[in-house]
Amino acid sequence: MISEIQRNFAKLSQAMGFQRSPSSKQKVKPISKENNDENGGDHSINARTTSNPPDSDTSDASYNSWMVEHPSALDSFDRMIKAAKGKKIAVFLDYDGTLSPIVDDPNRAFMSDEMRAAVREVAKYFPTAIVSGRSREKVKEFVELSNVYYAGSHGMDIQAPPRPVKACEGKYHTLVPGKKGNEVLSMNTKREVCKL
Ligand SMILES: O=P(O)(O)OC[C@H]1O[C@H](O[C@H]2O[C@H](CO)[C@@H](O)[C@H](O)[C@H]2O)[C@H](O)[C@@H](O)[C@@H]1O
Repeated sequence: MISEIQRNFAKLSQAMGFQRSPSSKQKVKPISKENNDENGGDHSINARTTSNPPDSDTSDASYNSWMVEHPSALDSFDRMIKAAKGKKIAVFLDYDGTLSPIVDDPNRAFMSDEMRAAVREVAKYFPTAIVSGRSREKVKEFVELSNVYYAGSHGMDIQAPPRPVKACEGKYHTLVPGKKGNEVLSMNTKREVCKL
């Protein structure tokens, strides 16, 4: 289950265009100890990008140094899971420049089908909200998903999905300790529990 979630987040990250093709990918220096102590002392995380990476024609050195400063949370997935234990996880996504590319005409800031599919998948597992400075209606028109929250006008106008996500195949859950000391996914809506 965890690896499925990890795969879906990886898809989302990939759809956001944050990863280079393997051929152009270079080794990135691990984050320094000083930069990483607050995250639990794992100093071997490879940095990747989170937003606005340099253009693909920028040199690898510049790209890599940008990546070191903007590590991807996906590279710390195990620590994220640890930190999320017993907590409800929610995903908040910006629209322009995150789910869609920045383009000259704001009416043509379309989201790719790949991105839409990745967000749909992530929203099966976590309450997912798209938060935008645009009007809620406009964002909804672009996103076209029924299983996410829409927060338009910088969060002043919020709409929940029409019906809760079904339990056990695509569900909202928290990580809780099981009776045998293992982690289980607790379904909030129907009190169902799925083993990890
Ligand atoms: O909060 P966001 O979802 O990131 O929205 C912020 C603004 O996004 C739009 O403007 C930006 O994207 C346009 C399309 O790529 C681009 O042409 C413009 O230069 C950017 O500023 C939107 O038009 C604004 O209303 C949002 O406030």
